[in-house]
Amino acid sequence: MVDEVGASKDYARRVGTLIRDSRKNRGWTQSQLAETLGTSQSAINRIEQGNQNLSLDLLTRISEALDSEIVSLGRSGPLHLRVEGGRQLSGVIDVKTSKNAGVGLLCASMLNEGRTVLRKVARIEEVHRILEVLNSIGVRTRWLNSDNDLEIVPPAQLDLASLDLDAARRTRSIIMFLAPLMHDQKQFELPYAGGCALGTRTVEPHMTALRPFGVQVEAAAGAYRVEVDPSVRPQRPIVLTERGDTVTENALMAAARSDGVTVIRNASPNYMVQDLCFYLTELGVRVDGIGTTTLTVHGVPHIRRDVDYSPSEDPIEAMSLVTAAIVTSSEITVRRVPIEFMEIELALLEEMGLRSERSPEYPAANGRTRLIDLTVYPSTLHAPLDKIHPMPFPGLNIDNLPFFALIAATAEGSTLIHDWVYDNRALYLTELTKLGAKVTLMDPHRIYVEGPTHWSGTEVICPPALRPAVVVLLAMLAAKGTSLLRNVYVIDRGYEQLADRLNLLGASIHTFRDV
Ligand SMILES: CC(=O)N[C@H]1[C@@H](OP(=O)(O)OP(=O)(O)OC[C@H]2O[C@@H](n3ccc(=O)[nH]c3=O)[C@H](O)[C@@H]2O)O[C@H](CO)[C@@H](O)[C@@H]1O
Ligand SMILES: C=C(OP(=O)(O)O)C(=O)O
Repeated sequence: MVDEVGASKDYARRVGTLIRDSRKNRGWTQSQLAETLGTSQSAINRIEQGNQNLSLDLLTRISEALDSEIVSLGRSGPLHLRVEGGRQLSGVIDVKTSKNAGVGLLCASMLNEGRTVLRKVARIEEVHRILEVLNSIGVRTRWLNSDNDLEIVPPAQLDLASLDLDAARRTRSIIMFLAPLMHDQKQFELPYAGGCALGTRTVEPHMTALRPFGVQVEAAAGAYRVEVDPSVRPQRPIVLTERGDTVTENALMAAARSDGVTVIRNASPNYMVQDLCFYLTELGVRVDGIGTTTLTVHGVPHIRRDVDYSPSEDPIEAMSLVTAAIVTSSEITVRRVPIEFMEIELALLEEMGLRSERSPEYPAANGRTRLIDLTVYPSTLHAPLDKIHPMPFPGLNIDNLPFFALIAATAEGSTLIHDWVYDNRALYLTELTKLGAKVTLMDPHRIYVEGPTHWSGTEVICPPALRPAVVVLLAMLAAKGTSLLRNVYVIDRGYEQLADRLNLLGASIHTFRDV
């Protein structure tokens, strides 16, 4: 442990020197760099002296501001977190825009020959990977300011031969390139989708949805080989075989540029799909039935518009922050909660005994999504009477289920959690036993959690799935003593500066890296 602390300090000093040197090379003062980053001169001074823990996100932003190679340090080895747990948190925290709308909209921006500006995009690894892929094929993207507004301008002709395969393979979202690309390419290849290791996630529903648009996909060694017959268009409503989110997005993006009216049935009405529908509306594509399971899309074969869209807040991040409050018995106000997508979660939490208060609703920047501020009070929770299971929206969100394992571990009594969706995700939740929870795996899809838990700090390697990894981190906040969470790329895939933001509420989380 002492070695790790020493190594972390040494690392911070070395990075600080690199930052100072590249700032001077640019001829900037500390104040100029501070202004670009929206921080203070004294913070830059501390960073350059090696007296400040740097999050990967801040390091990336400094690298971008200085246009220097410091960012390559971000790839030099896995990043870890050291958590001093057992502290109560307090204060106010804002929910950021969602990962899933962010990546979906980045893919959708390829439908538009004009310039798209997306406001307040979450600066997370998943978004960075998609940006790398977009840049590699010639799409120009630019962060406009420290508010994370992002400009996207596609080229006249995409250069698919240069597609960044490494970046593409690290995301699941690459599957959403299928529909935008099919409009202008008769033949192309995409690598197999990656993302969280959640067991088999079939892509067959995507093929079924796109076949009526003349898309044929053949799985070849490590890649999907796609052929498009542009003369084919749907003769009847597209019926999705699964109410999946990204499959609905692919069907929408296929219909958006297909001449005529397309009806999509068994569509997911989930938050990222709604954001996509609102964006398509801005592009001049009329979509009827937004928020329902039947979408009627009035396609526009060529789109060339300069548009500005603000994706809405992330219900999964909202749930994560509410869970942070619950597990640490803290009073926290979580602002900008997209209530339509958290209603069932909150109803269940109330049933379990959670005390909370809601502000009146107000609109998100997109003018459509309804937000509230939610204050969570320390509460004594008890297990729910029935099992907890997710459903496609409107149901308890599949990505919010893992947080209920942690909440159940703080509650009195036993809770059965049934994750019918993913083959591996329930298994990863048994990692909580390392911190003192009583979690029993009944079968690959069901766990029994017995609470309350006397948490104790320890060392855990991040499970290779975003939400279970965050659940372990949040348990570490509750556990007295020092915990180490290793290899947190998977968390940075979906959360922007999570550790720094929790620290602002009083948590003690430090980032370090093996050097
Ligand atoms: C980028 C993005 O937006 N990712 C989200 C999206 O992934 P994505 O849309 O890729 O999710 P999948 O299509 O893989 O669906 C998730 C799993 O649910 C199963 N399934 C889904 C719907 C259904 O009606 N029946 C069924 O069995 C699928 O077979 C799969 O195993 O949706 C998932 C489920 O909400 C979320 O976890 C992901 O965060
Ligand atoms: C499963 C998730 O994401 P992805 O679809 O990006 O793997 C998630 O967000 O929890």
